[in-house]
Amino acid sequence: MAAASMDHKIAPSILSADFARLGQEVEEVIQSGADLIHFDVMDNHYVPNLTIGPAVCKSLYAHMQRTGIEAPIDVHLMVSPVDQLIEQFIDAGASYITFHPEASQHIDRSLALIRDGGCKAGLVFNPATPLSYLDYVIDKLDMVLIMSVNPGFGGQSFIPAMLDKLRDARRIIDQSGRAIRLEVDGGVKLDNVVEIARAGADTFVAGSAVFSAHRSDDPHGYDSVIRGFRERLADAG
Ligand SMILES: O=C(CO)[C@H](O)[C@H](O)COP(=O)(O)O
Ligand SMILES: [Fe+2]
Repeated sequence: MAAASMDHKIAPSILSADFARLGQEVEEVIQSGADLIHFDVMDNHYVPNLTIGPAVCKSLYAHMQRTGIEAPIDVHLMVSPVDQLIEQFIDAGASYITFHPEASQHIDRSLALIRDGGCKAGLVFNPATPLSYLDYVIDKLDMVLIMSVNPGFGGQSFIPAMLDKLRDARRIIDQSGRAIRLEVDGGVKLDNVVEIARAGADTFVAGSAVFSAHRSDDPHGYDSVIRGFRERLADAG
């Protein structure tokens, strides 16, 4: 089933960007038509990798303000515990903050912290995490993020069983009657985005698929790949 909204959004994951020129990378992907900046935070504890934190988010947000780049920063927390970092990312300019329910001792409280801080809140589901975590908090969500790889690294392959999980999540969201985005993260490429959209996703994180374009010979790398996503998503309906 296609997403009811048809309002597809593309969220390049800066995990695969060139961190030495992060501001420029973000500028280029947004100018090329991306909608959100997906910001992966890993702590070498909840996941076996270490990336970037609130200080980088704050600098990036300030750079975006200065240079007139308008795009929400979509912070994906792969950290445990979560609450202290939630507060820091609210202060650092995040628009969306999502976290893994297993990483929070008090899921409802963590969601309230995000929303009270003026950000949009989301829960992230690892491939084997049940959607039943949605049962009593769906009215507090702006986003559901389905991981289609195990979290921790970019460049992994999409796990096909996540298509059924996306269909289940789409059904739950539609039944809730709320405007909740259904984001998918991991292994999203030009050649699988149509079936992923048809399974119900409306927000597509793409790291290696987008940022590998700057290492290719194509001088319009980001334009080409983001246009490619848009064309395929238009076909998906
Ligand atoms: O959260 C993540 C990994 O934990 C990343 O957002 C994700 O892997 C994106 O990278 P790619 O599109 O290359 O799979
Ligand atoms: Fe992510």
